[in-house]
Amino acid sequence: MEKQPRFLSSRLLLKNRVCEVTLNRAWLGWKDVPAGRRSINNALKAGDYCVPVSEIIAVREIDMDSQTKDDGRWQKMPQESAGAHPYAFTVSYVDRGSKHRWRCCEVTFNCPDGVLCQQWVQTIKEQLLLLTSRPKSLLVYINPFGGKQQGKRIYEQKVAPLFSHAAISTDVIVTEHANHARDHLRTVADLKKYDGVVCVGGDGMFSEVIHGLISRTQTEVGVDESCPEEELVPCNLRIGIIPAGSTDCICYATVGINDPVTSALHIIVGDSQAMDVCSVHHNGTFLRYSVSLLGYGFYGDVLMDSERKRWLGPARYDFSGFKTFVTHNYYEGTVSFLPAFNTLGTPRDKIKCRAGCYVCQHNEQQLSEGRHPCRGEKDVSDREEEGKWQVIRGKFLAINAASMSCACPRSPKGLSPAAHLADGTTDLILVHKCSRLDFLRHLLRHTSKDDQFDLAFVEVHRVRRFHFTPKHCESNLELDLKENGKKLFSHICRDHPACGCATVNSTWNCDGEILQHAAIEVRVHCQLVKLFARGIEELPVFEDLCNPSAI
Ligand SMILES: CCCCCCCCCCCCC/C=C/[C@@H](O)[C@H](COP(=O)(O)O)NC(=O)CCCCCCCCCCCCCCC
Ligand SMILES: Nc1ncnc2c1ncn2[C@@H]1O[C@H](COP(=O)(O)OP(=O)(O)O)[C@@H](O)[C@H]1O
Ligand SMILES: [Ca+2]
Repeated sequence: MEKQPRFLSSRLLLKNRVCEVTLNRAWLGWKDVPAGRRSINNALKAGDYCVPVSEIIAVREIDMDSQTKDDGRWQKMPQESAGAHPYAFTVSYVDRGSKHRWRCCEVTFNCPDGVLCQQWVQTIKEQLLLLTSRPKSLLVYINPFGGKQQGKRIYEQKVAPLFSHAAISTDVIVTEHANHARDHLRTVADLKKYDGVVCVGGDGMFSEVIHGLISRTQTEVGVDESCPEEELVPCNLRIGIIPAGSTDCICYATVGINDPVTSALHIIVGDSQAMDVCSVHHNGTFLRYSVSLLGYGFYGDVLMDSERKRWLGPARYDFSGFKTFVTHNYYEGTVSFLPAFNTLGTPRDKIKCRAGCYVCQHNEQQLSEGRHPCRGEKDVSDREEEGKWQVIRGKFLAINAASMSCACPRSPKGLSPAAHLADGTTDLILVHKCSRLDFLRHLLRHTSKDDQFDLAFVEVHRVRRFHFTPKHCESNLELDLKENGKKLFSHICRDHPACGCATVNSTWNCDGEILQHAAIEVRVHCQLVKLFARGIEELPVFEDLCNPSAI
C-alpha cells in the first residue's frame, strides 16, 4: 500500500463551517477559517480545538448513504454535516470534564472528495497504529456481586461498546465464586496473548487479580513468593480497574474519580502507572499482599462488622463505622518499623502524588541503583540497615499503613494525602488511645482541609518495613487465658466497658479482606505491578500545550 504522509492539512467542513484541519504525529487540530480570508494566523482562539493523537479513540469513514462504514456500527450522519460535501469521517477522542472525568467525544468532518476523505482516515489510523502502548487484547473478570451488584450491567452498557469501538478484543469471565479470578490467573494456559487484565468490581476484586498475577510471575521466574526476604519480580501485564465496588479506593486514588467510562478510556489509550505492593507475613509464612490500606483496630473492626452486613451494599461501611466509633475499642501491642531512608518526601509535606510524579521516579531510581550496585555502591539490604528500626509500644485505637493516599469518595484526600503510589514506601499512622471526641476530630479531618496528623495522639512515619506484635500474642494467648484468665478478662472488661465482651485483639483489614493473624511483618515492594492509569492529573492543562505552531 502507498505510504501515507505524516502531516496533513486541509480545509474541511465542520457543521457547515469551513475549518483548517491539521494532523501531525502529535496532534489533530482544527480551527475556523473566517469567511473571506485566505490565510489564517497560527494562534489558537476560543472555539479552536486540538487533540493529542494519543487521545484519539478511533476514526471511521461515513458513507454517502449516511451510515457508518468500518466498524460495522450503523448510525445516522449528523444533519448539519450532510450539506455541501458528500464524504465524511468521524474522529472519537477523549474529552475532559470536571473532577478528572473523561468522556468519549466525536467530531465529524466533511470532505469535498472521497480520495481526500480516505487519505485522512488512513493517515489517522496509521498514527494510531504507531501507539504501541495501547492494548489490543484484554482478559476481563467481572464480579457480579461487588458494590451494588451492577458490575455486569456497567461492563455491558458502558465499557464493552467503548472497547469494541477502539477495536480491542476481549475474553470476558463473570466470576462464579470468590477467588475465581485469582485461581484462573494462576493457571490459565495462554496469558501471553493478552496485553492486560481488567477487573470489574471493587478493591477486593483488584486484590484477587494482583494475587493471581504476582503469584504467576514469581512461579514463572522461579522466585519463592512465600519467603519474606525474596526480591519479587514485577508483573508485565497491566491491570485495569472498572469501578463497581463499595470503596473503589484504588481506582479513585490512581485516576481521580470512580467512573467506569473514565477508567475504560484510560485503558484504551494505554496509560501506565506503576504501584507499590506490600507483602504481609506471619512468623515468616506468607499471608497476603496489600496495595491500599492495612488497618488494625478501627478499620479492622469496621471490616469485621461490615462483612456480616454485606446485604446493605456500600452503606455497610457507614453503619459499621458508626458502631465501631461508638464502641471505641483500643488494642495494646508493639509496632516496630524501618523508616524510609534516603527518600524524597514525608507524610506531612504537601507534595501530593500526581501524574508523572517526580518523588516516585526519584525514589524508585534510588532503590534500583541500590539493587544493582556499581562501583562500590552498597547493596540495598546494607543500605536499608543504615536506617535504624524504631519501636513503639502502646495502646492504639488504630494502626494504619497507607501505601497510597487511599483517597475515595468518603474522603477525597484520603487516609494519607501525601502518600505516593510508587515510591517504595508506606505511611504508618498510629492513633494512640484518646477520647471519643478527639478520635472524632481526627476522623472528621479526613473530610476537611485540616491536617489529620496534627493532633497529639496521632503520629505518622514513612516506612519500608514494619512489624506488629499484639500484647497478647496468639501463640501465648491460650496460655495467658488459662493462667491469668480472670485477671486478663477483668482488665479487658474495664478497658472496654461499652462493648460488654472481651476483645483481646483486633484483626487486620488488608485492602478489605480480613487477615487471620494479628502479628504480622510487612515489607514494601517498589513498583511491583502496573495499572492502566496515569495518576491523578494536576489540571486540565491541554489548552496551554495546544499551540498549533508546534504542530
Ligand atoms: C465522620 C466521618 C469520618 C469519615 C472518615 C473517612 C475515612 C475514610 C478512609 C477510607 C480509607 C479506605 C481505604 C480503602 C479500603 C478498601 O480497600 C476496603 C475494601 O474496599 P471494597 O469494599 O471496595 O473492596 N474498604 C474498606 O475497608 C472500607 C473502609 C471504610 C471505612 C469507612 C469508615 C466510615 C467511618 C464513619 C465513622 C462515623 C463516625 C460518626 C460519629 C458521629
Ligand atoms: N462470583 C463471586 N461470588 C462471591 N464472591 C465473589 C465473586 N467474585 C468475587 N468475589 C469476592 O467478593 C469480594 C468483594 O468484591 P469487590 O469486588 O471488592 O466488591 P466490594 O467492593 O463490594 O467489596 C472479594 O473478596 C472477591 O474475592
Ligand atoms: Ca507508596
